[in-house]
Amino acid sequence: MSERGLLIVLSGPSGVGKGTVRKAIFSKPNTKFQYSISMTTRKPREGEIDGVDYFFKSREEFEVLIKNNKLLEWAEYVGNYYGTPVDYVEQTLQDGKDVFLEIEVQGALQVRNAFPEGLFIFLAPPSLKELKNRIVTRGTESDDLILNRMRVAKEEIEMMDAYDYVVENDQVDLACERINAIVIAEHLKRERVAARYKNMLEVDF
Ligand SMILES: Nc1nc2c(ncn2[C@@H]2O[C@H](COP(=O)(O)OP(=O)(O)O)[C@@H](O)[C@H]2O)c(=O)[nH]1
Ligand SMILES: Nc1ncnc2c1ncn2[C@@H]1O[C@H](COP(=O)(O)OP(=O)(O)O)[C@@H](O)[C@H]1O
Repeated sequence: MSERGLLIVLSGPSGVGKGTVRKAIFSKPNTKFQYSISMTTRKPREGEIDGVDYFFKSREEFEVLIKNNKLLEWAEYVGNYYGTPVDYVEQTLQDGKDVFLEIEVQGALQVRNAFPEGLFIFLAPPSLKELKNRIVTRGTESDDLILNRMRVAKEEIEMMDAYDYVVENDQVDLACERINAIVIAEHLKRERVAARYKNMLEVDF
């Protein structure tokens, strides 16, 4: 039987570049992670495809998923529900493949409780000023909402201690390299620990 895969969770404040970094990681042909496509009640944006970018659901459908425990975690974010399908994550980990989640911080904390053995990576901005710049240049928010986002971002940044690693997203390519290096190192560490316990148990006493 193959080893269980690693659950990798990338999270961080709104506007830090989670979506951008995740897309850059998955655009590389040698990426071995399996991306877990989330469920959302947000309306599809132009060019987004159901079952590729998200599984788009009505609020009623999403609430049934919550009730039937079909979500590993879920959160309401800017008026819409977002959640991770538990069956896909469980099955893929059992098949020995690494699963990659890109989710906001409330959801990441829920996953931490359910999967303490997961690998939690916090994507951090080079500075709060640069974070504000990114939210402003993305151009999806009004001035009021930007202030609100910055307030939430400060609270979110305070939670970085709950993560295993903090990766600065100064440049997208560098952030991707750091994340890949962390995953490789984490696999080596876990294999070494597993081997040491196996040896210990095989010795007669
Ligand atoms: N908790 C949780 N957050 C998610 C999930 N999928 C996406 N998100 C987060 O939801 C937020 C909004 O995503 P989206 O509507 O695609 O807009 P974006 O701000 O352009 O990335 C982002 O912070 C995503 O990381 C999920 O399954 N669970
Ligand atoms: N390393 C970076 N340097 C400069 N701009 C970035 C970087 N990473 C992301 N951005 C930009 O910041 C904005 C927010 O990125 P996005 O991926 O939507 O963030 P999130 O998914 O965390 O909300 C986008 O306009 C994106 O192009």
